[in-house]
Formats: sequence, structure tokens, C-alpha cells
Amino acid sequence: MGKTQKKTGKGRLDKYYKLAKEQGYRARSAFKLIQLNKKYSFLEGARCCIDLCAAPGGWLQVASKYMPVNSVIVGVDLVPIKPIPRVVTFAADITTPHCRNLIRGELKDWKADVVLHDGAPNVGTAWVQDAYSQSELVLMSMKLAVEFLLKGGTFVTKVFRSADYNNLIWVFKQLFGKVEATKPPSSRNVSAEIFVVCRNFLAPKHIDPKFFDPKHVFKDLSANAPIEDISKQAAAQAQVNVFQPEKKRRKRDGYADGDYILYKEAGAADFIKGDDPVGFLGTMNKITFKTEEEKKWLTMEMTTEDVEADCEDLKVLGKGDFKALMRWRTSLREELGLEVKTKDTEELTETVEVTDEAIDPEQEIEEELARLNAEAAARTKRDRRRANEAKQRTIQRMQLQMTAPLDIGLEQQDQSLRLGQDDVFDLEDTKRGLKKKHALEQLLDGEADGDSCEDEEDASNDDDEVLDEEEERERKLRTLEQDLDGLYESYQERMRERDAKYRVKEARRKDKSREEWGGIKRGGSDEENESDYEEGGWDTVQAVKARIDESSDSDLSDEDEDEIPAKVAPSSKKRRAEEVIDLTKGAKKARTNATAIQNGTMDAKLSRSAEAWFNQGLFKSAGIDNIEFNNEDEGLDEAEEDDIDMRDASGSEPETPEVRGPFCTVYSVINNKPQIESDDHDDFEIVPLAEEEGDIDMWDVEDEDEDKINQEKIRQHGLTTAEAVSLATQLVNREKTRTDLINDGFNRYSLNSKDDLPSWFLDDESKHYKANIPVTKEAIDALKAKMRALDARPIKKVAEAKARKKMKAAQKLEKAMRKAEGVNETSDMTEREKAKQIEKLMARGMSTKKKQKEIKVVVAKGAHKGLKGRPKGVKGRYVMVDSRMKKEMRAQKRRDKASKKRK
Ligand SMILES: C[S@@+](CC[C@H](N)C(=O)[O-])C[C@H]1O[C@@H](n2cnc3c(N)ncnc32)[C@H](O)[C@@H]1O
Repeated sequence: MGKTQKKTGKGRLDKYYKLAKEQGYRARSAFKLIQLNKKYSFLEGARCCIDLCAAPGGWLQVASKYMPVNSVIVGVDLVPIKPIPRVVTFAADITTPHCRNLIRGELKDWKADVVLHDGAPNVGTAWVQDAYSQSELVLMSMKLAVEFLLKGGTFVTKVFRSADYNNLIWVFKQLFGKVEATKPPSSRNVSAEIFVVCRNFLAPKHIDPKFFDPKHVFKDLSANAPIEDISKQAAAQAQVNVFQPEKKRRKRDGYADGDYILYKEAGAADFIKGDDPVGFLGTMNKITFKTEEEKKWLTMEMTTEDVEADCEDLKVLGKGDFKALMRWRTSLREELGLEVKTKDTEELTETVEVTDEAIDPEQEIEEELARLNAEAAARTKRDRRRANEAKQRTIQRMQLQMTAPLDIGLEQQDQSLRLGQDDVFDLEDTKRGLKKKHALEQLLDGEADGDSCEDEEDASNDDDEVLDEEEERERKLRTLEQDLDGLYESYQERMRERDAKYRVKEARRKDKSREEWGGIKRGGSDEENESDYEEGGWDTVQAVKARIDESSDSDLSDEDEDEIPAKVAPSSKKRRAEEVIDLTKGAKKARTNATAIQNGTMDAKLSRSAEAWFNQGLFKSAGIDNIEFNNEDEGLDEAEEDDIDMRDASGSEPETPEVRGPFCTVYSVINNKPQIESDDHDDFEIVPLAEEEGDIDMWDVEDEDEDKINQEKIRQHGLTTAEAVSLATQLVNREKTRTDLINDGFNRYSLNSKDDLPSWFLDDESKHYKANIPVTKEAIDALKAKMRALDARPIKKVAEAKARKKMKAAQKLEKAMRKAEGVNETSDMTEREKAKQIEKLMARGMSTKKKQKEIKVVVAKGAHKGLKGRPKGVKGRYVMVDSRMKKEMRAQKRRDKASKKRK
């Protein structure tokens, strides 16, 4: 019972239902159109679309989303549709001329590029009748479509697979160039619906009206096969229904013709005494107890309340209920003497086909041997793989100093026990257990119908299954993960398509993630191999692990250890030299900006030691381009400052460009990249890499030059996060040393295995699973001050306008001065006149007042009366006024003048 209800109840609330809710579509059917459009792309280029049978409006929402902005969308349905932006809707029956007129009125002489039809008549009558009216509705919608469709247009319709299906397709093919039937993934499998996409409307001049006449297009249902044939067909169908009640709704191949009545009742006697109880249960809705004999059966012991309830409505029964009814029938028949017990058992077991062919015993032994061999091989393979995995894990832990050699034994013990490493709660195992138990119960019950036979087979195969269960589980997990990955990708894709904000966020996140821990950094690399050396600690460890495996579990040989640094060393120098140049620039900036807080607000907050640091000559001496920082935590070595110039005159690189300074370290820490250093000298300790690049998992580093980019960013904007500022301050104040920071870089967040983890999970982790770098109050205050300073700055346009004004004033002044010089040099003027003239010129040059252009007032009288356009003889700007206005203006001027004088 339960199963059937699920399909109609919560079972219907599938992922598309949830997606529709999530994305604001009114109906899950919206996804059908989305998927159809994805396949055939008919909406993107359409300028006019008619949706027939559009309520509640899911398809209209999709059309409005995917069609160009100015397109016309019209929706019609029997029931009114809630308004949708830029969609016109009507409530009308699509089979009526009224509906046609409404659409015509809306479209005027426009033609539609797409006509959609997802109509479904109101169900309730027999299915065959429903199918018929559905097909009829399709025909009607096609009639409307061809009337409004543009040549080359598309008609999308829903049809049900019934006897009329082929006829409909034939008609479509007469009118459209391409006709394809498809079932989008969002259409439930249990539904017989299919979508036909008819493209390239041929727009023939004359269309035979018979194409739209259901009588001609479809078969006459009344002229069907005789009733006995129909009932036989129904009975055959019913067999399937009884043993697989959950499948009884599958009607994709169409229903038996002529089976008009949906609700059927029959007496219990027909069931008990009839020859075909299974067919009976499949076709009937109810078993009645009307006759005296039947009523007597009701009082019998075997007719339990459950049986009675089951008889009430056969359509809602599950497999178990049908079995119960069959058992009831058998026992009643025994009671009535219609059947003897042995025969009954026979009957029940007759569905079990035992194909007991004579098997050669030798062949049997060989087969058994082969099976056992295969079993043993599989087991050995599995054990070996597990042992390898455990070994790799141990080595990795040892490398990270997480495991003492003593632990190894413990782990191996765990491995041998295996139990401890399995999931405590494994659904699959539980299921299998239940399955076995069920099979056992069935055997004890002695049930022997088709299904129990299946179960028995299952039980007998269980031993074999145990062998493959591990693989099976892994396979399932893989499939599940792939599915999830796929879904996640499509989710991201959708988000990207829909949401510009999301794209920006993603881009920002990627930017940010670049600043996060990128693994153990190598000192440098060859140009061409640079990207390989960008890899992180985990990959490096992985690579080492791979090598260890290759050299059959032995530690790295001395040879290997020597070999790799030798390979890397020359390029590392070059790389470091490049960093020096970048860093020195960073340091120069830092000098002026004090720990890269460019506005200097941080200065006040810095401790004395920090001040001392920034007061060093290094920061004060202007024009220093190349500064070498000492690699020691103690700060700059005076002696080494003399060796500041890293490049000789020819620009060639220095031999030993050993440069690491606090800013470099801060930068590394901001990037969360610990750099492994040896204690005794300044060079990096190179963590050996595997030779085979293919073995190395790449980090998600998108830009090979990310270090440079980040350094550039810091140079331009300073340290922008509170974490970075805190670390920089701590470093400068000697509260932390580089070694501390490097050690901090190895945290529980940085070296997790990323093996086989799905991308959606990694994405999520990269957002949230990271170390919390402590921030100080001072750092936050400094950043706030920086932001305040930024806020206080005028906006670009204002600044530009001011600058323009300033420039113009300067130009004016310059011009005045030039003129004044000219006046000064003239000989035909007295000194007094010259001085006066120069004073005048300079006053004009200094004045910021704009000379207002004169506007001529023209009175609209005489020749100018009623004149349109420029009056004759008037040049420049003018304004037409009537004489009154002119007088008033003159009076105003007089008054102004008088009041000025009085002042
Ligand atoms: C499956 S729904 C359509 C869902 C719609 N495509 C959506 O996405 O929201 C079928 C619709 O067909 C409508 N319908 C059935 N017969 C109709 C007719 N003769 N004229 C207009 N609409 C009809 C029903 O009212 C029902 O709303």
C-alpha cells in the first residue's frame, strides 16, 4: 500500500519539484521546456511566442526568461494565469474561435516564431477517453499553431503514447520540415507523455482541413476489437500489475483499446472460483460480497479484517497485499474442497522454473575451481591494495611527524581487524542483512510466487556477492560522486548564467584563494618548468610518496636527495633574484608608508621597535632601487647593506642572491606559504619532487605568476587584510620570527588529502576550512583609518574638474604674464601707462570670474512680431521678449543700479 501512496504523495516531490520551488517557477513542468529548449534552442531567437494551455505559467516564465527582452509572449488557458512580467495572458478554451480571436486581437498581423502546447485535459474519465481528448487537444493546438506560426517556426506539443500517436506524428510531418519526439529528463518515467518538437513550419498555401479533423486523423475507438479480446488483453496486463503493482502506471506503450470503464467491481465468488485470480486482481477495483455464499465467507476465520479491507480497493494494494489475497483464496478453496493441499502448493510453486539440465560433474568441478580461483585472486588484489594504502598513509604521517614508528604496528593491527576502519553505520550492509533475513523468512514461509523465486536466487547468490560487495560499493560511491559533481557543475553553471554577482564573488574568491596556502614553495625554477614548481606541500609529499612506492618501500636514496636540489638550484637563484627586485620595491614603498599602510596612520600605533625599524637608513635613503634584506630574523645586517646592489652594471644576476626579509616573509605568510629553511644557512631546503610530473596532483593555481601578481598587488594597495597587517606588525616588532610563521603555516588545514574529493566539496572547503589567523586591534584600527582616508578623498570626477579649473587658471595667468611682458617691452608707452596696462592685464589674468556672454534681447513687435526663428540682423545669443517684458527688465536694471549706488 505504502509504495503506491508514495508515488502519488511525497514521492512526487522530486528534485525538479524542489528545483522549481528554489528557482521560483510556478510548476515543475518549467524544466521540461528548459530542457527542450536546451536541446533545440527555439526560444533564444524567438520574438513572438504563444503558449497554449499555459496555466499556472511555468512555461511562460521560462519563455520570458529565455526569449529576447522585447519579445511578445501570449499565454492562454482555461483558468486565469497570475500576471507574469511582459507576458499577456487570456482565459479561454483553445478549441474555440473566441480564443483564436483573442490571440489575433493581441498579435494583430504579427506571426509567432514559437507555439507551445502543454495541454492536458481534465482527467477523470476512462484513460482511453482521456487520451483521445488529449490527442484532440493536440490537434486543436496544431490548428491554432499553423494559423499563427511564421514560416520556419517551431511548434512544441505534448502527446501521449496511445493508438493515435503515430497518426499525429504523420500529420505533423505533413506540415513541418523536422519532427522529433523526445522525453526530457524532467518528465517522469511513469508518465506516458512525450514531447514532439516540430521545426521548420512549411507554411503551405493550402492545408487540408482533414488534418485538423479528429475523425479523420484518429482511429474510431468504438470500432474496436470484440469485448473478449479486450478483456484478455486487460487480463494479460493485469498479471504484470499484480506482481509488480508499483509498475502499473507505466502506460508508455498505450493502453488496451476498448477498455472504457475505469471502475470495475466483481463478486468474491468470481475471484475464488475463477481460473484467473491474478488477472482478476489486476483488472478489478473492488471485490464485493453480495450473495449469501459470499457473505458466509466473510464470517470465516481466514477472512481477516485485513483481507476485507484489501477487497475494498484493489487499486491501492501493494505486492504483499496481493499475496495475502492469493493466500486467502487458496485457503478458502481448500476449505471449500475446490483444491487439495498438495495441488495448491504445486500451483503456488509452478511459477518457479527450475532448469535442471544434466550437468557434467567434471565440468561442475572445473567451474567451481575457476570460481574459487577468481575469488582468491580478487581477495589477494584487494588485500594488497589495502596494505598499500595503509603503507602510504603511514609514510605520509611519518613525514609530517604525525606518527611514531610504534603506531605503525597498531595501524596494521587495525587493518587486519578491518572492523574498526569500516563505517559504523553502513546502509548497504544493513540492507544486505535485511535482504538475507527476508529471503530466509520467505523460505520458511514456503512462499513460492515469482518474486520469492527471485529472492531465493538472490540468497543463493549472496556468497558470490560478498566477494564483489566491496567493489560494488566503491562503484556506487563513484557513481554517486560523479552524479553529485555533475549536479554541482550544472548548479554553478546556472548560477553563473543567472547571477552577475555570483560571477564577481567567484572571481573574488579565486583571487583570494590565491592568497591562501599554496604549499611548500620552491626556491625557484626553470622558466619552462615554473608551473610545476608552483605546487604545494601536499603534492610534493604525494610525489615523494610515489617515489617511495616506486623504489619498493625503501626510503629516499641519497642519490635521489642529491639529484633534485641539483636540478633546481640554478633556477632557484634566478627566481630569488627576481623576488629581490620586487621586494626591494616593496621595501621602498614600505619606507614611505610604514608597513605598507600607505596613509601612514599606522605609524602612530607602531611600537618603538617598529619605528626604529622604519627609521633605518635603508628606508630613508632616497633613490635606492635594489636593497638586499638579510635573511636572518634579526633584521638587516649593516654589513650586508653595503652589498645592496644586486645587479652589476650589465644587469647580470648576482652569484648568491640570498634575499629574504620580513616583507617577503609577511608576503609568504599572507599567502600562507611556509618556506622550509635549513637552520644553518639561508638557502631553502628543497623538498624533493617526484620526477614524473604526471604523478603530481596540481593545486588549483590558475596563474603561474601569482607570486608576482600578489607582490604587485601589495605594492599597489598595501596590505589590505587585518591578518596581513597583524602579521607584518608582529614580524616587524619581533613578536614573531619567520620560523614561527613558517611553523604556523603547517596547520591542520594545510595538508589534508584532496584525493578523490569531489570538486563541490573542495570548493566548499576552500571557502570555510582554513586557519584563523589572529588579528590585532591595532591592525583593524589602521585599516579603518586607511579606509576613512580613502573615503575622505573626493570622487574622481570632482578631482578632475578641480584640476581642470586649476590648469585653466594657470594658463590664463601665464597668458596674462606673456602679454604683460609684451607691454613692458614696448617703447611707445610711458612707464606709468605700462604699469597701468600691466596691472589691468594681471588683474584679468588672476580673476576667476567667467566673462558672461551677452544675450541680446529682441522685442517681438513690428517686423519681429510673430517671427519664428532668428530675427534679421541679430548675431550671437538672443532672446525674444514682448515689449512689456523689455520694459520690466530695464526697470529692474535701473533699480539694481540705484540700490548699488546707495550702498
Ligand atoms: C499541464 S498544465 C500546463 C502547465 C503549463 N505548461 C505550465 O508550465 O505551467 C495543462 C493545462 O492545460 C489546460 N487546458 C486543458 N484543456 C484546455 C483547453 N481546452 N483550453 C485551454 N487550456 C486547457 C489546463 O487548464 C491546465 O492548466
